[in-house]
Amino acid sequence: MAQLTRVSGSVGLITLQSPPVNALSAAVRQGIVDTVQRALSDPEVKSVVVCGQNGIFCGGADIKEFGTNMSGPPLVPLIHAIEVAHKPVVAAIEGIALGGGLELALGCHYRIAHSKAKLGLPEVTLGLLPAAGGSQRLPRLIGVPAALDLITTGRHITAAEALKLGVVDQVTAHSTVDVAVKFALSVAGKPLDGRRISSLPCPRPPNMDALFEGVMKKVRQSARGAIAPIACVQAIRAAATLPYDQGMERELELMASLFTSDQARALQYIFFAQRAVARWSMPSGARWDTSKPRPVHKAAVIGLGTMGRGIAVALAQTGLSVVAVETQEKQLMAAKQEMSGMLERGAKRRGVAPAFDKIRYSPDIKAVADVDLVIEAVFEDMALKEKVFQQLSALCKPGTLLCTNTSGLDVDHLASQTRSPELVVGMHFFAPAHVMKLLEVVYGSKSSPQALATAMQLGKKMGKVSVAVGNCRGFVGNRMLKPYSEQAFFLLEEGATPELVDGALEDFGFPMGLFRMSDLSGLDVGWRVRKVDGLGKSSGASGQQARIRQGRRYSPLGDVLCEQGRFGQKTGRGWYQYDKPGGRVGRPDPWLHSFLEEYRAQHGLVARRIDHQEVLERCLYTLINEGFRILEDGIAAGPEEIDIIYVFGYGWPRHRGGPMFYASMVGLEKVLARLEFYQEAHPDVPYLQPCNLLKRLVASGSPPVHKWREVVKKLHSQL
Ligand SMILES: C[C@H](O)[C@H](C)C(=O)SCCNC(=O)CCNC(=O)[C@H](O)C(C)(C)COP(=O)([O-])OP(=O)([O-])OC[C@H]1O[C@@H](n2cnc3c(N)ncnc32)[C@H](O)[C@@H]1OP(=O)([O-])[O-]
Repeated sequence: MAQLTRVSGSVGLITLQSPPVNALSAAVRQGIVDTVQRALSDPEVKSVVVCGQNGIFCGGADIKEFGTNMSGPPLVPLIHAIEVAHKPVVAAIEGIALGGGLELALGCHYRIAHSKAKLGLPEVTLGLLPAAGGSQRLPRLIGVPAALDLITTGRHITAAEALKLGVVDQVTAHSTVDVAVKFALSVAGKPLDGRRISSLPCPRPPNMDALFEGVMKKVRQSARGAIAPIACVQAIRAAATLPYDQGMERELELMASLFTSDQARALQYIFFAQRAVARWSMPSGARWDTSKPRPVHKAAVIGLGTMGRGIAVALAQTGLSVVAVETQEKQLMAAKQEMSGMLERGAKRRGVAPAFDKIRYSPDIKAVADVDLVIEAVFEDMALKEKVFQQLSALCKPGTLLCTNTSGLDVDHLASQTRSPELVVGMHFFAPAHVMKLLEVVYGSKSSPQALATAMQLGKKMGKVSVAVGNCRGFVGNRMLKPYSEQAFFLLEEGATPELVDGALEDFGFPMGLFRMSDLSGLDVGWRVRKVDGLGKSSGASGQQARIRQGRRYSPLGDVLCEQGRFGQKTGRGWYQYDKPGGRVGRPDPWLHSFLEEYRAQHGLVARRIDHQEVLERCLYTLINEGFRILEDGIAAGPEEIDIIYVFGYGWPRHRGGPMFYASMVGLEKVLARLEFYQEAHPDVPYLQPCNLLKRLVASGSPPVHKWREVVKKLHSQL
């Protein structure tokens, strides 16, 4: 919908009307066509201003329409009609001008933006490219290098940067519509030739071929298999080398190759999944919109190790007062220094003053008596955490939320150490905590909806993608990682090498394969957890029995390496070899290959050829299978929670939509069949036992992923 009113005598004001972001749905597009025609044919109207209702210009094409039979007037001729108009058209940009919204503004003859507005062409983040002339007009307006940056990254820019780049003509801190109307009055009747961007020549940067080769190489590397960024470069190259009309044909052709692609579907699924997980619910029926969060004005962090430092900085950067507690004096001093640096660098990136004064450092836990929320981030040891929760329960004022940053220990057990278990939740951050977007918010069996609502709201305030999950060993992310890494170890036993396994996972799109990641985070971290679980001691014995623990197949490979002090990058030796301890670049290690051969010989194992497909099927399908168990257990309310956790916290390639979405793309029947195939080959590996929910979904015709949440809900209501 769009409305035309005449203001200031001779200005036609067209207002886009489709809350919440005035997306260019069929109805809005029709409204624009109608109002532009009326404004251009009304002799009283000398110039036109286009703006959006509710202080928002336009969020672009209506993404909800993509999966449907799209109707209504197409965007390209709509924008063309504005550009060729004989009356000046001014875009008054408030709030956001993104995607088709910015393309609409680029069709206008002038653009005036509010100082707080954000602009961009983020289509690439949805697996697409700017297909309403953006890839052809933007390079003509701001040059090829700047257009390449904005379109291949999809980043949002501020009005100030847009002015500097030449995307907008003026920035105002006042009412943008008023300023635009005044401006429209001033340009009425003026010539528009130079204002029609499509008729401008596209500036050809020096060494253009080299520039495009360089950018394409960089984009291919960072894309890790995503196709949209590459198509974006190709579209801009068309702008730089072809006349506008031919460039537009190329843009349309490239868009056609992306629009129905699995990757576009995956990325748009993630867009909506990210919004769906914000609408959380608990098995009790409590929901995001019925649970009122408690106000948090002052917070505290207990333990200033790597995680504690990042969490305290992320809290302070929201403007909250933070008490940072570390009982070890030396550690406290070191933390203070490092955190000041993190605050300084963060402030520089955001163009604000560093929040040094927001953090009060203390060696004494009593300093947290008056805070509203505490996040415990001490060493991952249950006995130590129990003691801290007992102290906090005695110290803190009534109503204080007690949160733990444990990455998998029992939240209910920690809650039982306090006098108010309903005020205890897990807030599982990911390293580095002031950078990583994901936050797993874990509610225990006694956690109140209000406690969960408060933690989720704080997560949003910290700029995190917060996902509410139930309490179980390893929560969602780490619980699913166990079968994934177990299979990787078994594949080494059966003939694979770390390079082969990592190669398959990195070709799939992970930034780092499992063994490279293990070397980065340190083999000793997993070893410590296995020892707590009574596993991590290699008996040195040989044969099958040596590889059975707690009645199931177990690979002591990692334990043996740790017993030899091979902890990864930190010791310069792990699954790969590094130049020196702390080295970052891992190279295949001949020692490890011969160690694997000796190990197989010692255990009577015969190496066989293993290909990438087997690596992916065994590592990813067991992870997915555990995802179905998590849905069955009600730990996650829907597949969206699992997929957002893996995309934002575990490096699952976004253009593959997350493990559960990927399973729906592969086909649940195939996932089930392959799991049954491998389970038959490895009956001593319970993680290969297909989950009943998976079987149930296949038996009911493998409904699409967006239907699973309802299936899970019905399943639990029957329990
Ligand atoms: C031809 C052309 O070349 C191509 C092909 C295109 O143009 S492709 C499209 C390009 N445009 C985009 O990529 C912009 C996508 N949107 C955003 O980045 C953000 O939304 C936002 C604009 C920065 C606001 O963020 P927010 O945090 O303040 O609120 P929100 O919760 O995110 O959003 C509020 C509500 O609006 C919904 N929404 C937002 N943008 C939408 C869009 N473009 N289409 C449909 N719905 C949209 C969103 O799902 C949510 O709904 P619900 O969950 O309440 O039911």
